[in-house]
Amino acid sequence: MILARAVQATRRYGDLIALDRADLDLHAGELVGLLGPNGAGKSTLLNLLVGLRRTSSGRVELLGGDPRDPASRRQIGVTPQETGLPPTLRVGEVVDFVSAHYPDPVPRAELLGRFGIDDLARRQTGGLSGGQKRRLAVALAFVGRPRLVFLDEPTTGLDVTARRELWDGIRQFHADGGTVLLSSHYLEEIEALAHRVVVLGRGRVLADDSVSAIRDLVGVRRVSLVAAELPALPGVRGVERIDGVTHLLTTDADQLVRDLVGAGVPFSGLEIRPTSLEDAFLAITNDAAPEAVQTGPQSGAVQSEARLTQPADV
Ligand SMILES: Nc1ncnc2c1ncn2[C@@H]1O[C@H](COP(=O)(O)OP(=O)(O)OP(=O)(O)O)[C@@H](O)[C@H]1O
Repeated sequence: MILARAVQATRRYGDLIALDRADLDLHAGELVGLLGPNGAGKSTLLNLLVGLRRTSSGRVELLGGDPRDPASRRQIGVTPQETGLPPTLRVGEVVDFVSAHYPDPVPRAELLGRFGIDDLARRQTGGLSGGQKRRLAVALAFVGRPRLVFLDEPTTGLDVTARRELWDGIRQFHADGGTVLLSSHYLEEIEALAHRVVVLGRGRVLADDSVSAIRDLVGVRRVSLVAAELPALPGVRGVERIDGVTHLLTTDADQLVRDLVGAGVPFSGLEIRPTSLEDAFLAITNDAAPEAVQTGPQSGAVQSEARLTQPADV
Protein backbone atom coordinates (compact mmCIF):
# COMPACT_ATOMS: atom_id res chain seq x y z
CA MET A 1 0.00 0.00 0.00
CA ILE A 2 1.39 3.38 -1.00
CA LEU A 3 1.09 5.99 1.74
CA ALA A 4 2.83 8.87 -0.01
CA ARG A 5 3.61 9.43 -3.63
CA ALA A 6 5.24 12.02 -5.86
CA VAL A 7 4.64 11.79 -9.58
CA GLN A 8 6.87 13.98 -11.72
CA ALA A 9 6.66 16.50 -8.90
CA THR A 10 8.27 19.80 -9.80
CA ARG A 11 8.64 22.90 -7.68
CA ARG A 12 9.97 26.18 -9.00
CA TYR A 13 10.94 29.27 -7.08
CA GLY A 14 11.09 31.93 -9.78
CA ASP A 15 13.68 30.68 -12.27
CA LEU A 16 15.07 28.12 -9.88
CA ILE A 17 13.90 24.54 -10.16
CA ALA A 18 14.15 23.26 -6.59
CA LEU A 19 12.60 19.90 -7.48
CA ASP A 20 12.65 18.53 -10.99
CA ARG A 21 10.11 15.86 -11.95
CA ALA A 22 10.68 13.73 -8.88
CA ASP A 23 9.01 10.34 -8.59
CA LEU A 24 8.71 8.61 -5.25
CA ASP A 25 6.48 5.89 -3.81
CA LEU A 26 6.55 5.36 -0.08
CA HIS A 27 4.97 2.06 0.95
CA ALA A 28 3.42 1.23 4.31
CA GLY A 29 6.01 -0.05 6.78
CA GLU A 30 9.02 1.37 4.95
CA LEU A 31 11.76 3.47 6.52
CA VAL A 32 13.25 5.41 3.65
CA GLY A 33 16.17 7.81 3.74
CA LEU A 34 16.30 10.88 1.56
CA LEU A 35 19.89 11.77 0.96
CA GLY A 36 21.58 14.61 -0.86
CA PRO A 37 23.87 17.60 -0.56
CA ASN A 38 22.76 21.08 0.49
CA GLY A 39 20.14 22.51 -1.80
CA ALA A 40 19.40 19.15 -3.42
CA GLY A 41 15.67 19.54 -2.90
CA LYS A 42 15.11 17.26 0.11
CA SER A 43 13.12 19.76 2.15
CA THR A 44 11.21 20.81 -0.93
CA LEU A 45 10.11 17.24 -1.59
CA LEU A 46 9.15 16.70 2.05
CA ASN A 47 7.25 19.99 2.14
CA LEU A 48 5.28 19.02 -0.95
CA LEU A 49 4.43 15.60 0.50
CA VAL A 50 3.16 17.07 3.77
CA GLY A 51 1.17 19.81 2.07
CA LEU A 52 3.26 22.78 3.19
CA ARG A 53 4.01 23.70 -0.42
CA ARG A 54 2.25 23.11 -3.70
CA THR A 55 3.79 21.55 -6.78
CA SER A 56 4.43 23.79 -9.78
CA SER A 57 3.69 20.77 -11.97
CA GLY A 58 3.27 17.06 -11.43
CA ARG A 59 1.43 15.86 -8.34
CA VAL A 60 1.80 14.48 -4.85
CA GLU A 61 -0.51 12.23 -2.86
CA LEU A 62 -0.67 11.62 0.85
CA LEU A 63 -2.65 8.62 2.11
CA GLY A 64 -4.38 8.45 -1.24
CA GLY A 65 -5.55 12.07 -1.12
CA ASP A 66 -4.39 15.64 -1.28
CA PRO A 67 -1.68 16.45 1.28
CA ARG A 68 -3.44 19.73 2.01
CA ASP A 69 -6.53 17.89 3.22
CA PRO A 70 -6.64 18.04 7.05
CA ALA A 71 -8.00 14.47 7.20
CA SER A 72 -4.79 13.16 5.60
CA ARG A 73 -2.55 15.40 7.64
CA ARG A 74 -4.05 14.26 10.93
CA GLN A 75 -2.52 10.83 10.30
CA ILE A 76 1.01 12.06 9.79
CA GLY A 77 3.76 13.43 12.01
CA VAL A 78 6.24 16.01 10.78
CA THR A 79 9.44 17.53 12.10
CA PRO A 80 10.51 20.33 9.78
CA GLN A 81 14.12 21.42 9.51
CA GLU A 82 13.50 24.33 11.82
CA THR A 83 10.98 24.36 14.61
CA GLY A 84 9.89 27.22 16.79
CA LEU A 85 8.94 26.25 20.33
CA PRO A 86 7.16 28.76 22.60
CA PRO A 87 10.06 29.69 24.92
CA THR A 88 8.06 30.23 28.11
CA LEU A 89 6.16 26.95 27.96
CA ARG A 90 7.49 23.92 29.76
CA VAL A 91 8.34 20.82 27.78
CA GLY A 92 5.42 18.93 29.36
CA GLU A 93 3.03 21.77 28.49
CA VAL A 94 4.15 21.77 24.87
CA VAL A 95 3.58 18.01 24.67
CA ASP A 96 0.13 18.40 26.27
CA PHE A 97 -0.77 21.21 23.87
CA VAL A 98 0.16 19.19 20.81
CA SER A 99 -1.46 16.04 22.28
CA ALA A 100 -4.76 17.88 22.61
CA HIS A 101 -5.08 17.89 18.81
CA TYR A 102 -5.23 14.10 18.61
CA PRO A 103 -7.84 11.57 19.70
CA ASP A 104 -5.42 9.02 21.20
CA PRO A 105 -2.07 10.66 21.93
CA VAL A 106 0.95 8.85 23.32
CA PRO A 107 1.10 9.58 27.08
CA ARG A 108 3.56 12.36 27.87
CA ALA A 109 5.99 10.33 29.98
CA GLU A 110 6.08 7.50 27.46
CA LEU A 111 6.73 9.88 24.57
CA LEU A 112 9.51 11.79 26.33
CA GLY A 113 11.02 8.52 27.57
CA ARG A 114 11.15 7.14 24.05
CA PHE A 115 13.33 10.03 22.99
CA GLY A 116 15.45 10.19 26.14
CA ILE A 117 14.11 13.53 27.38
CA ASP A 118 11.78 12.46 30.20
CA ASP A 119 13.91 14.40 32.68
CA LEU A 120 13.14 17.65 30.85
CA ALA A 121 9.36 17.68 31.31
CA ARG A 122 9.39 20.61 33.76
CA ARG A 123 11.95 22.74 31.91
CA GLN A 124 10.94 25.80 29.88
CA THR A 125 11.72 25.21 26.22
CA GLY A 126 13.50 28.57 25.98
CA GLY A 127 16.18 27.24 28.34
CA LEU A 128 16.82 24.00 26.48
CA SER A 129 20.01 23.37 24.55
CA GLY A 130 19.79 23.16 20.77
CA GLY A 131 20.02 19.37 20.90
CA GLN A 132 17.32 19.10 23.57
CA LYS A 133 15.00 21.32 21.51
CA ARG A 134 15.67 19.18 18.49
CA ARG A 135 14.80 15.98 20.35
CA LEU A 136 11.60 17.52 21.62
CA ALA A 137 10.68 18.68 18.12
CA VAL A 138 11.21 15.16 16.78
CA ALA A 139 9.29 13.57 19.67
CA LEU A 140 6.31 15.84 18.91
CA ALA A 141 6.01 14.29 15.44
CA PHE A 142 5.09 11.00 17.12
CA VAL A 143 2.62 12.23 19.72
CA GLY A 144 -0.54 11.58 17.68
CA ARG A 145 0.37 7.94 16.87
CA PRO A 146 0.83 8.79 13.19
CA ARG A 147 0.84 6.18 10.44
CA LEU A 148 3.54 8.04 8.63
CA VAL A 149 6.28 10.34 9.85
CA PHE A 150 8.36 12.86 7.89
CA LEU A 151 11.58 13.99 9.54
CA ASP A 152 13.71 16.68 7.93
CA GLU A 153 17.30 16.22 9.13
CA PRO A 154 16.16 15.05 12.56
CA THR A 155 19.59 14.72 14.16
CA THR A 156 21.29 17.89 12.98
CA GLY A 157 23.14 19.44 15.91
CA LEU A 158 22.90 16.38 18.16
CA ASP A 159 25.86 14.76 19.87
CA VAL A 160 26.54 11.08 19.36
CA THR A 161 24.57 9.89 22.39
CA ALA A 162 21.56 12.03 21.64
CA ARG A 163 21.65 10.95 18.02
CA ARG A 164 21.61 7.28 19.01
CA GLU A 165 18.73 7.80 21.44
CA LEU A 166 16.78 9.50 18.73
CA TRP A 167 17.55 6.71 16.26
CA ASP A 168 16.22 4.24 18.84
CA GLY A 169 12.97 6.18 19.06
CA ILE A 170 12.60 6.17 15.28
CA ARG A 171 13.47 2.46 15.09
CA GLN A 172 10.89 1.60 17.71
CA PHE A 173 8.19 3.44 15.77
CA HIS A 174 9.20 1.58 12.63
CA ALA A 175 9.34 -1.79 14.44
CA ASP A 176 5.76 -1.17 15.60
CA GLY A 177 4.69 -0.86 11.96
CA GLY A 178 5.19 2.87 11.38
CA THR A 179 6.34 4.34 8.09
CA VAL A 180 9.12 6.93 7.97
CA LEU A 181 10.66 9.22 5.38
CA LEU A 182 13.65 11.07 6.77
CA SER A 183 16.15 13.35 5.14
CA SER A 184 19.79 13.47 6.08
CA HIS A 185 23.21 14.59 4.92
CA TYR A 186 24.73 11.66 6.71
CA LEU A 187 25.19 8.34 5.01
CA GLU A 188 25.89 6.87 8.44
CA GLU A 189 22.44 7.90 9.62
CA ILE A 190 20.72 6.44 6.60
CA GLU A 191 22.69 3.23 6.96
CA ALA A 192 21.78 2.97 10.63
CA LEU A 193 18.07 3.38 10.01
CA ALA A 194 16.93 2.80 6.47
CA HIS A 195 16.88 -0.09 4.06
CA ARG A 196 16.02 2.03 1.09
CA VAL A 197 17.53 5.35 0.12
CA VAL A 198 16.48 7.95 -2.38
CA VAL A 199 19.31 10.19 -3.50
CA LEU A 200 18.54 13.70 -4.64
CA GLY A 201 20.91 16.04 -6.42
CA ARG A 202 20.05 19.40 -7.94
CA GLY A 203 16.40 18.68 -7.59
CA ARG A 204 16.47 15.32 -9.31
CA VAL A 205 16.06 11.80 -8.03
CA LEU A 206 19.47 10.36 -8.92
CA ALA A 207 18.98 6.95 -7.40
CA ASP A 208 16.35 5.00 -5.52
CA ASP A 209 17.75 1.75 -4.29
CA SER A 210 18.82 -0.35 -1.35
CA VAL A 211 21.32 1.18 1.01
CA SER A 212 23.93 -1.39 0.02
CA ALA A 213 23.60 -0.57 -3.68
CA ILE A 214 23.99 3.14 -2.96
CA ARG A 215 26.94 2.49 -0.68
CA ASP A 216 28.69 0.73 -3.54
CA LEU A 217 28.02 3.70 -5.74
CA VAL A 218 29.28 6.10 -3.10
CA GLY A 219 32.38 4.00 -2.55
CA VAL A 220 33.66 5.02 -5.95
CA ARG A 221 37.13 6.62 -5.99
CA ARG A 222 38.57 8.76 -8.73
CA VAL A 223 42.08 7.79 -9.80
CA SER A 224 43.55 10.50 -12.04
CA LEU A 225 46.73 10.23 -14.07
CA VAL A 226 48.42 11.29 -17.28
CA ALA A 227 49.19 8.40 -19.61
CA ALA A 228 49.50 8.11 -23.37
CA GLU A 229 47.68 4.81 -23.50
CA LEU A 230 46.09 2.52 -20.97
CA PRO A 231 45.27 -1.17 -21.26
CA ALA A 232 41.89 -2.55 -20.22
CA LEU A 233 41.99 -2.69 -16.44
CA PRO A 234 39.77 -4.78 -14.19
CA GLY A 235 37.53 -3.00 -11.71
CA VAL A 236 37.28 0.25 -13.66
CA ARG A 237 33.66 1.39 -13.63
CA GLY A 238 34.00 4.48 -15.73
CA VAL A 239 36.52 6.58 -17.61
CA GLU A 240 36.73 10.28 -18.35
CA ARG A 241 39.39 12.23 -20.18
CA ILE A 242 39.56 15.92 -19.35
CA ASP A 243 42.38 18.21 -20.56
CA GLY A 244 44.81 15.37 -21.12
CA VAL A 245 44.15 13.80 -17.72
CA THR A 246 42.49 10.40 -17.53
CA HIS A 247 40.12 9.84 -14.62
CA LEU A 248 39.34 6.24 -13.76
CA LEU A 249 36.42 5.54 -11.48
CA THR A 250 36.80 2.51 -9.30
CA THR A 251 35.69 1.06 -6.00
CA ASP A 252 39.17 -0.36 -5.33
CA ALA A 253 41.80 2.31 -5.96
CA ASP A 254 44.60 0.31 -4.33
CA GLN A 255 44.08 -2.64 -6.65
CA LEU A 256 43.82 -0.36 -9.66
CA VAL A 257 47.17 1.24 -8.89
CA ARG A 258 48.75 -2.20 -8.40
CA ASP A 259 47.31 -3.26 -11.77
CA LEU A 260 48.63 -0.12 -13.46
CA VAL A 261 52.12 -0.71 -12.11
CA GLY A 262 51.91 -4.44 -12.89
CA ALA A 263 50.95 -3.66 -16.49
CA GLY A 264 54.14 -1.60 -16.84
CA VAL A 265 52.23 1.41 -18.11
CA PRO A 266 54.16 4.69 -18.04
CA PHE A 267 52.11 7.31 -16.22
CA SER A 268 52.58 10.48 -14.19
CA GLY A 269 50.63 12.83 -11.95
CA LEU A 270 48.81 10.05 -10.08
CA GLU A 271 46.10 11.34 -7.77
CA ILE A 272 43.51 9.40 -5.85
CA ARG A 273 40.60 11.33 -4.51
CA PRO A 274 38.44 9.74 -1.87
CA THR A 275 34.90 10.84 -2.40
CA SER A 276 32.62 11.86 0.37
CA LEU A 277 28.99 11.15 -0.21
CA GLU A 278 28.46 14.70 -1.33
CA ASP A 279 31.51 14.65 -3.58
CA ALA A 280 30.46 11.38 -5.13
CA PHE A 281 27.06 12.64 -6.09
CA LEU A 282 28.33 16.01 -7.22
CA ALA A 283 30.86 14.15 -9.35
CA ILE A 284 28.08 12.10 -10.86
CA THR A 285 26.02 15.16 -11.66
CA ASN A 286 28.54 17.89 -12.32
CA ASP A 287 28.61 17.23 -16.04
CA ALA A 288 25.09 18.55 -16.18
CA ALA A 289 25.35 22.27 -16.87
CA PRO A 290 22.98 24.42 -14.79
CA GLU A 291 20.82 25.14 -17.80
CA ALA A 292 20.61 21.41 -18.53
CA VAL A 293 19.46 20.88 -14.97
CA GLN A 294 16.74 23.39 -15.50
CA THR A 295 15.50 22.04 -18.81
CA GLY A 296 17.16 18.71 -19.53
CA PRO A 297 15.60 15.26 -19.38
CA GLN A 298 15.40 13.57 -16.02
CA SER A 299 17.35 10.70 -17.50
CA GLY A 300 20.49 12.87 -17.28
CA ALA A 301 21.12 11.62 -13.80
CA VAL A 302 20.44 8.06 -14.79
CA GLN A 303 22.87 8.41 -17.67
CA SER A 304 25.53 9.62 -15.28
CA GLU A 305 24.90 6.68 -13.03
CA ALA A 306 24.99 4.29 -15.99
CA ARG A 307 28.30 5.75 -17.04
CA LEU A 308 29.76 4.70 -13.73
CA THR A 309 28.78 1.12 -14.34
CA GLN A 310 30.13 0.89 -17.88
CA PRO A 311 33.13 -1.37 -18.27
CA ALA A 312 36.46 0.29 -18.95
CA ASP A 313 37.09 1.00 -22.60
CA VAL A 314 40.67 2.24 -22.31
N1 LIG B 1 11.13 29.42 -0.26
C1 LIG B 1 12.12 29.39 -1.14
N2 LIG B 1 12.36 30.41 -1.98
C2 LIG B 1 13.34 30.36 -2.90
N3 LIG B 1 14.17 29.29 -3.06
C3 LIG B 1 13.99 28.27 -2.26
C4 LIG B 1 12.97 28.23 -1.27
N4 LIG B 1 13.04 27.04 -0.63
C5 LIG B 1 14.05 26.37 -1.18
N5 LIG B 1 14.63 27.09 -2.16
C6 LIG B 1 15.76 26.68 -3.00
O1 LIG B 1 15.44 25.41 -3.55
C7 LIG B 1 16.60 24.58 -3.60
C8 LIG B 1 16.32 23.30 -2.85
O2 LIG B 1 16.22 23.64 -1.48
P1 LIG B 1 15.88 22.57 -0.36
O3 LIG B 1 15.74 23.32 0.93
O4 LIG B 1 14.75 21.73 -0.79
O5 LIG B 1 17.21 21.67 -0.34
P2 LIG B 1 17.72 20.63 0.74
O6 LIG B 1 18.16 19.44 -0.01
O7 LIG B 1 16.69 20.44 1.78
O8 LIG B 1 18.97 21.42 1.32
P3 LIG B 1 19.63 21.41 2.79
O9 LIG B 1 20.27 20.09 2.93
O10 LIG B 1 20.61 22.53 2.69
O11 LIG B 1 18.54 21.65 3.77
C9 LIG B 1 17.72 25.41 -3.02
O12 LIG B 1 18.44 26.00 -4.10
C10 LIG B 1 17.02 26.47 -2.20
O13 LIG B 1 17.77 27.66 -2.12
